[in-house]
Amino acid sequence: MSDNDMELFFLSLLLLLALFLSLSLRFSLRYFVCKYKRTGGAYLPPGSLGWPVVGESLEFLSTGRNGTPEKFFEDRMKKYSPEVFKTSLLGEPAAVFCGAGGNKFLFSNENKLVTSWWPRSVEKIFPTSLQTSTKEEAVKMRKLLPSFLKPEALQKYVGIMDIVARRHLDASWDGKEQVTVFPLVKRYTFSLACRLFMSIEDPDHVAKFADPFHVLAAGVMSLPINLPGTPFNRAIKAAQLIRKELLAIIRKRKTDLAEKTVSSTQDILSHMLTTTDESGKFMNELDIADKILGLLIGGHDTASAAITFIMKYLAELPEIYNEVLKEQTEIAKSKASGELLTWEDIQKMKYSWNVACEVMRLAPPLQGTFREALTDFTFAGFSIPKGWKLYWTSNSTHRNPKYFPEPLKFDPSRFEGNGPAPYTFVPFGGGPRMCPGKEYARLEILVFIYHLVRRFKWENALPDEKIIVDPMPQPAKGLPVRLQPHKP
Ligand code: HEM
Repeated sequence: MSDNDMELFFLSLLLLLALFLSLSLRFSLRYFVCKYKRTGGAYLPPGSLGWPVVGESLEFLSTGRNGTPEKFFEDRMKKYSPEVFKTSLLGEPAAVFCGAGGNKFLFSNENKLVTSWWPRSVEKIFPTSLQTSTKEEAVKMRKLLPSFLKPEALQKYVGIMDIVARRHLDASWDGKEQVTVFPLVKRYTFSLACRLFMSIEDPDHVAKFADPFHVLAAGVMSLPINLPGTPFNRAIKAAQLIRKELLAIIRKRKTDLAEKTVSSTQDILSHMLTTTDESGKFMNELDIADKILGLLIGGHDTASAAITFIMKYLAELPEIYNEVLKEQTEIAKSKASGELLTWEDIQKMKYSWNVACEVMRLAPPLQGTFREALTDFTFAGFSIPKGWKLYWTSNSTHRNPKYFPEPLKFDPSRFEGNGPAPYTFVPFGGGPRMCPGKEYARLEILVFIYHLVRRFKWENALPDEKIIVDPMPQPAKGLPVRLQPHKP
């Protein structure tokens, strides 16, 4: 090694040491403040902030990757407090609100004591979109969404969903002995979203979008390390690619609208382009591209995770499968051959929806989301400082025997009558920020089940397949199943 090399080596070492010390000092100061700060005579919630910089993110992510995301929360609820504990996740000190009381508190104090917050990884990937982090943005988005996603608007989409589901099953499932469920179902929900959000039907065009979406989904909740090859870095690049493609579609649609070759109500894209806010301003193209991007992400990965786990449980529980089949066969019998499903048919699918809910209780597609404290306040006797990140999670209630006796037992009857106690079953969140796509998701799931169970029974090809939650739950090998078509 030459002298110059040696000098460079020691200089780099010194720099690294300085960087480590400054990060540790910063973290230690924050740790000290977080541990001992008191507001209004109350102590901060009990808990641990974990390691410098990474906090407890690695435990949080690894319990998910081992398929047991609830363990991270259950362990800490037992050790510290069943109501709230502090931790440090994805680079931020955070308080995790637990139980029905914690959910109720966060959901009913939106824009009073708390507001929505997304990790830096999400903010970087979606500069203005789905997270709708400011009050104004949220209002803007929410004004547009209901007109597209409200039950009256959705009624006219049931027939389209039916056609898309049939075509998908004809093309990718019929005649196959074995299929891998998760990627196929993603294709169904994604094609449906492309059709209903942007009227895109051409399979090649849909496929052009699909690949970067998988990369994007994989990096959304990763550590925000923007270095070549990291999931975060790949997700940023994928989002840029999709945004470029969306901008091209938006510009083409603007021309079509101006030439009156398409209707202003045919899908959400036309709706966004022709709707103004209270001050009469149209949304700009980039904003629309990011909004559509957010909808496509929110609208297809979650529902495909739900359908995949419905198929997993139905394969394992033949008596539940038989009940679902019975309900769907009754509905089919009341219709002429080939007649499309209607809104009224969907309302009859009560048992099937209870099954879907029980699946989402045990395998919630989204584990929870963050809020930020707008001001100092106390919860359950503990002090929460302004600016702290707050996390609610379905993992603190969905498998809690206090709310769901024998929590591991698959029992769709939990959803009969009034169903679970308020704020205990929260796969779609709650309060003003509750998922606006809940009804859309219910339709796309039920339409798919209707066609699926009437065509096939199936068995899991890998009965002990590992489950990974990263950030959505998914079977490690995508759930290969052997199809057994019903006899005609
Ligand atoms: C089974 C399927 C789905 C599940 C489990 C689900 C779950 C959730 C959850 C937990 C949230 C966060 C709520 C909160 O922070 O309190 C959310 C937000 C959101 N979801 Fe869904 N979702 C699903 C399907 C959909 C669909 C189909 C769409 C679009 C058509 C959609 C669009 C959105 C949007 C735009 C937001 C952000 C709302 C905001 O920031 O105010 N979701 N979803």
